[in-house]
Amino acid sequence: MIIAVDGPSGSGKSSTARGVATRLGLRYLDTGAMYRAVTWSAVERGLDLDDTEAVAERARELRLELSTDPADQFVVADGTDVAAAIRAPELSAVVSKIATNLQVREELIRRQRAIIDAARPTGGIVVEGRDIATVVAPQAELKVLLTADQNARMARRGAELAAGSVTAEQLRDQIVRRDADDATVSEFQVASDGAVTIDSTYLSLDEVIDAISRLAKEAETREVP
Ligand SMILES: Nc1ncnc2c1ncn2[C@@H]1O[C@H](COP(=O)(O)OP(=O)(O)OP(=O)(O)O)[C@@H](O)[C@H]1O
Ligand SMILES: Nc1ccn([C@H]2C[C@H](O)[C@@H](COP(=O)(O)O)O2)c(=O)n1
Repeated sequence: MIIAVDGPSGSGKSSTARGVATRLGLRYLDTGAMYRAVTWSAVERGLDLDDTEAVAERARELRLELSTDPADQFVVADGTDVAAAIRAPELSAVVSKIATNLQVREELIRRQRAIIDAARPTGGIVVEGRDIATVVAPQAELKVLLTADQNARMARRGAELAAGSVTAEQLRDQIVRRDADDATVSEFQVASDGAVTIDSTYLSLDEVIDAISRLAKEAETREVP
């Protein structure tokens, strides 16, 4: 089974997808971490992030090891553990430049599909991002568009980051400006054909995991005659 979870920034995709994968014994893929790892590498090499060719070349050359075990997540880029570095606010501020580079997308989508194929024999995978249901895995048995209103998403991100480490302006940039930029290359603001929308504004994380797990069981029953 492939479960696709798409949605805007801070809607809870990573926490929910990881929780569902743990609950159902599936693998878990955080595709945003891949865009972040390419960004980290481009910055580390001092590349001009607007130089689309140079950044795309970096994406193609990058050795990226990404765990799909929901209980043991790691991201290793060219031998360096970048799990913490890719979450830094300075990196979040520029990641959309890389995520809107169409050549980078082509390379990462190719890698994401290979990871999904490799997970098939293990029972399946929960994949989260912006374009999973529409581009990466339109064949997914369950497609979820996870939303939450903008204020809730900003409050969640603010609570997650160390108190006082980001200004209100940086928080808005991480959520509102980033979504606007990312939406120029992916459709994650309205549900694609066959996708179920879950608005998590007033739901706890456990309630969202319960809802998606229930939908997955129903989808599985439909698949097996
Ligand atoms: N239903 C929920 N209720 C309250 N808090 C939540 C809920 N779901 C997730 N959170 C919290 O909101 C924050 C953002 O969640 P998460 O990182 O999973 O979002 P995301 O959609 O993956 O964000 P991004 O796309 O920016 O990486 C986390 O601190 C998480 O614990
Ligand atoms: N399938 C995806 C996954 C992520 N992105 C973009 C969106 C963000 O700007 C960046 C990092 O994602 P996050 O870790 O915040 O979920 O990558 C995308 O375009 N497509």
